Amino acid sequence: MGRQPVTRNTPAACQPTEPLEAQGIVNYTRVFYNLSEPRLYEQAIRRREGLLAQSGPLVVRTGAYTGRAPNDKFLVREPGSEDKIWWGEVNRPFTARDFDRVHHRLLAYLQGREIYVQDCYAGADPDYRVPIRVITETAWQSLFARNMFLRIEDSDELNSFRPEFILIAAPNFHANPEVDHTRSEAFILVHFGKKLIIIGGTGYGGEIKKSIFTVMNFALPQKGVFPMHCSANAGKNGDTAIFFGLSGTGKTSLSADPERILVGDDEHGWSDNGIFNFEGGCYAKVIRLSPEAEPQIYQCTRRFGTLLENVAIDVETRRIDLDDDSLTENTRAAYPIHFIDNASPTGIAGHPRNIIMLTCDAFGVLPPIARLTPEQAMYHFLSGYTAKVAGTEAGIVEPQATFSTCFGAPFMALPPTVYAGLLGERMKKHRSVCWLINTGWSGGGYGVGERIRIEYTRRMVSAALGGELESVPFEEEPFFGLSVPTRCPGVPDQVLRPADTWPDRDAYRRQAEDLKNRFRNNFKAFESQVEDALRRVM
Ligand SMILES: Nc1ncnc2c1ncn2[C@@H]1O[C@H](COP(=O)(O)OP(=O)(O)O)[C@@H](O)[C@H]1O
Ligand SMILES: C=C(OP(=O)(O)O)C(=O)O
Ligand SMILES: [Mn+2]
Repeated sequence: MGRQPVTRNTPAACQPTEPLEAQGIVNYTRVFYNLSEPRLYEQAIRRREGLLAQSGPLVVRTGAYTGRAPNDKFLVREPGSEDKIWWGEVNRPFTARDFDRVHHRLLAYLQGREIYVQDCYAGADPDYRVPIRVITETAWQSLFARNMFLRIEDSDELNSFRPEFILIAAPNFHANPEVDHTRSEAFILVHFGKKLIIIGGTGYGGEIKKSIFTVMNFALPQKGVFPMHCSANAGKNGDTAIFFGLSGTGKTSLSADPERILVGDDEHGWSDNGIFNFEGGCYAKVIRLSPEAEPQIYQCTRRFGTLLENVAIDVETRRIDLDDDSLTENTRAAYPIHFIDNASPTGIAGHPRNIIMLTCDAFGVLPPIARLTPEQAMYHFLSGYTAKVAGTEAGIVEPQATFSTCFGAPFMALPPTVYAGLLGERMKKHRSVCWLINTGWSGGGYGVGERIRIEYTRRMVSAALGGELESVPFEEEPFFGLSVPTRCPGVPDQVLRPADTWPDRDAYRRQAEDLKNRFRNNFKAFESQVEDALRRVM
């Protein structure tokens, strides 16, 4: 007789210690608790949620929404949090009554269904971590949560797990704006008092991770921790660098560096102990990913365990095509951070020696690297500038300036000055050096010039972090008062001075003045709240 297949049950990991009924989830057909990747694959394939690609990833479609829907996100106005929240255009209120209605309709919808649960943590520092339970209608979103948050491998720890924040996501449950008072069929509703997030009508994985980020941004400043929309890595001798930046500016790409230890690609906290990742995974853009320019991320797209969102796949050969943008430009890979071979096993690192602020300036104006004074750093942090390009449609050449305070307004639950205050204080205390790095266009801007080559940006980052720029003369650029190195090893001198890359210098000057005015207009909102030194920056 041949060898018997060995099957082992780990019953401890199959039933949540805290029953789902505690979350009002009742009459379900089955609950799948903390399933491993192979079992989630089996479930997703059985339920026809996705396809197994030739090289191992699971490929899914997120539905009508392939990116975040910031206008469909609301915070519940309730006594426990309302006087702390930064209400306005970003954080729009939802009544507690309306929340309860949508919540109950969602719980009713989930009856008779299979439910997937992942119990995990947000926050790598045990002093500040938040136990979260992610309850999903689909197996693939359970894989998303398992890949993105901090896993619990230890069965005793799982057995004693008590969730603090609950997130329920049901992409196929659509709101009805007339009854539910949502803006559309999609909704992301955050209730700080109930410690509950409900998401429906959209399957985009980014909503799950960014709403947990919102929770951290609300809770941590109240514990003296600075939550940041940034990636982070550390040198071999422990020097830490953080990279702030809005979507598409290069946080994920530039933090993956074979010479440095990856701490995290998107969300961190800065406490008195140093920095820590909020997550346990990465969520990389993979459109037209180049194996030469981004080898570490590229290899993650060919691996068992990786979840690919909206990537094109040939149903016959099961080959994926990273160049295909027919579903969206925003194709994504979600994978656990240990898929990057030099990732930190703890997600914890020291106080940042360098702070990099990334911007993707499509106007072709800002220098590719500049050293910032502490006041300039605060100014750029409060401004949160980047430019969006109008997608890939032919004929659209006009980029759009975006100012998103703290480099992440959609996720900042408290007033921006709270975060800016924490940055200023920590930057001063730890004497961090700040840099502005433009990963956008040169040579005349979007539609005329080309995007700064990623190998140049990497070289500039490593020159800044490695101290190579300390011996180089700097000159002041006339429009924004930025201090720009005149040389950077491995980068042509001309690249460092954007004006020199433009075919027409007058056109550069006009564009620079225009951008400067946009900065000034945007900063008016902060002028009454900041010190004189900041008001004089520009
Ligand atoms: N010079 C550059 N620096 C950084 N990224 C670049 C550069 N040129 C092109 N890119 C591309 O821009 C995108 C940056 O996205 P990503 O790193 O995911 O940003 P974020 O994590 O900040 O949202 C990637 O697709 C990357 O390949
Ligand atoms: C997940 C997101 O973050 P980023 O693009 O910064 O990686 C997002 O904006 O949807
Ligand atoms: Mn990213």
